This record gives sequence, C-alpha cells and structure tokens, in this order.
Amino acid sequence: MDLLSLRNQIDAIDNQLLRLLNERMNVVKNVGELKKHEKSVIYRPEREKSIIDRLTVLSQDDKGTLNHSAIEAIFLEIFAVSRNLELPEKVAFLGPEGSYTHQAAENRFGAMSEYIPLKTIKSVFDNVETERVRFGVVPIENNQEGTVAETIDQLCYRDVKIVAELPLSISFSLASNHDDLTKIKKIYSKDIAFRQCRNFIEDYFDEDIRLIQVSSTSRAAEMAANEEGAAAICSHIAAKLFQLPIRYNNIEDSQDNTTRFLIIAKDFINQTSGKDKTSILAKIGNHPGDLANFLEEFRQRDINLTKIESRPAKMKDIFNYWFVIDFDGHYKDDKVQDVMRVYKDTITFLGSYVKMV
Ligand SMILES: O=C(O)C(=O)C[C@]1(C(=O)O)C=C[C@@H](O)C=C1
Repeated sequence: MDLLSLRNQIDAIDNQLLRLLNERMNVVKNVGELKKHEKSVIYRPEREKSIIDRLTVLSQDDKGTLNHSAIEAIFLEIFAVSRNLELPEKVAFLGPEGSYTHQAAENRFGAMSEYIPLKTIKSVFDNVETERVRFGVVPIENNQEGTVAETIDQLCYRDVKIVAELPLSISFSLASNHDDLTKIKKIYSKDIAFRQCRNFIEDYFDEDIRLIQVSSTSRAAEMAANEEGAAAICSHIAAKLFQLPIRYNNIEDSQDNTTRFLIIAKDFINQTSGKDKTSILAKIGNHPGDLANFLEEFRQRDINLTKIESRPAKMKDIFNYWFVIDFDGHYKDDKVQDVMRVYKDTITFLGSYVKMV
C-alpha cells in the first residue's frame, strides 16, 4: 500500500473522529446548561478518572494499541475543551510561562484555558481565595529536593481546598535553532538543570562550552531563541513557547525526578472516586501523648496515613507545631467522618481528591 492511500484512510477516520467529537461536545454543552441551572461544579476529576479507567479496560479487551497513558493524554485534552465549553475558566499558576508548573497546569486544563502566570505561590493562593481565578496550580513537593514549605504554609492559613494532585516527571530538553551541535557555543539554563544534566553536557559538548545561568528555564529558552550559537536546557513547554526546536529529550542523568503539584480552588468538594486521598491540617496540643493519641484514632480505624509533615504554627511566644496529614480515603467515608467528629476542633479539612501517588 502506498503513502497516499494510507493517508486517505487516515483522513476518512479523522473525519469520523471530528464528527463524533462535535457530537460529544453538543452533549457536553447540555451538561453545562444543566450544571448552570443546578449551580454544580464543572470540574469533576473523579468522573474523568472513571472514564479513563473504563476506556483503558475497553482498549485492553479489544486488544487496542492505546494504553492507559495514551488514553489519558488524549482524553485529558478532550475534557479540558469540554470544561471550557461548559464554562471558560481561568487558571493561575506559579510562573513564569514555560515553567514546570505551567506544564502541569496545561497537562490538566488543556490548551484552551486562560492561564495567568503569577510570581509567587502566595499570589496564586490570593487569586484563588478571592475567586479572581477558578483554579490555581502550585508545586507541593519534589522527590529530590523535598517539600515546598510555602505551599504547605499557605494551605494552613488560606480558605481554599485541594481539588487534585498531579505528579509530573520533570524532564529536561536541549533546544536550539541549530541542529548541528558543533555550532552551539553556549547553553542557557538554571543551576539545578545544569547539575541534573551533567553527563549529557560532558558527552555531547567540548570542555569550552559556556554554561550561562539565568533566572528560569523559560528565560533560557527565550535567550537561546534570539541568539546565534546558543541552546537552552528547558522544559518542553518553554521550548514550544519560544518556538525553539527541541534537539534532545530526557537529557537528565537520573530519570526519577518527579514533582507533585496541587490544583487548588475555593470551596470545592469532590465526589468519592473509590481511590481517594484526604489532606487535613491538625492543630494538635502541646502535651505529652497528644500526637500519639491523635494518630491512635487513625490506627484504630485502619486508616492508612501516607504523609505527616510538621510546620511551625508561627504564633508568638511559643514553639508550637501544626501537622499536615495525608491519608487514604475520602472525607465522606464513615471511618474518616468518625475521626473528624472526635477531633472536630482540631482538624481543618484541606480536601479529598483522586489519589495519583
Ligand atoms: O460529566 C460531567 O460532569 C461533565 O461535565 C462532562 C465531562 C466530560 O467531558 O466528560 C467534562 C468535565 C468534567 O470534569 C467531567 C466530565
């Protein structure tokens, strides 16, 4: 079979796909109308998860080529377009544009949402709390560098809820206008990226290559896009933003660099998905056994704690600590409700959301 007839087959299938997608979007518009009438929330991560899981099983049963990640990538984009049809939503993220937080935001909210890059984690929380934007995206921890303390602190003090968590493997690309690497005399990036891509730089460049540090990897892409003989080590999205061709992907020495991001919103309650995680803030007393007694409530009910992190309560005079605790389960589960009832004056609920890690 020749290329032309194969392409004709693809075109015919694409026509069908487009018709079906338009048909789907018409149904989605009706969902939007219904939700407007009922004043219910547009973004339903647990419903999106159940669609992806169902289609993955269907694809396996049909012996189809698409696996879970491929189905997820395609459908997250479809959901993002759907949500924008139901109600265009603004998403604030820790900038600059082209940062990994931007990549995480686009990964979840697709190409059609309105994105607002902000300079600090605090301003992302400000914008969500005052409802200038519907959602915010912030980093919470990196498996190499640890917790992002500012995000934890903001969660403790702000009237916002966690809607979803999103692990993203952080991988660096080499992007340059030159496809011939011998033409590249300098590389722009951040210190952390140079450190994590040391082997690649040694293997592919001479010793006299100049490594120039800039404030962000997106700034690096911007510099390299406008200069002869330059390259950037940056994210996919930064390269795309400055139309800088990617020459090599995944150039970091260790492939297990993952950052967990949180999507936050004001007053958001997810429905149970069957595989949820709950985060709470616990203002436990300062007497011997207070923490142990508190944790005992979880042990007794067989609730699995996945994380416990102490943060200074930042009150005057005393060293007092609060705890941010993650555990398996949804706040509507009976046993979780039990603990919440016993410790209602101690616990602040931060969110129940689909467990991704
Ligand atoms: O089922 C819904 O609640 C919808 O709004 C539809 C839909 C979809 O496109 O399937 C869109 C957005 C939600 O996050 C979940 C699913």
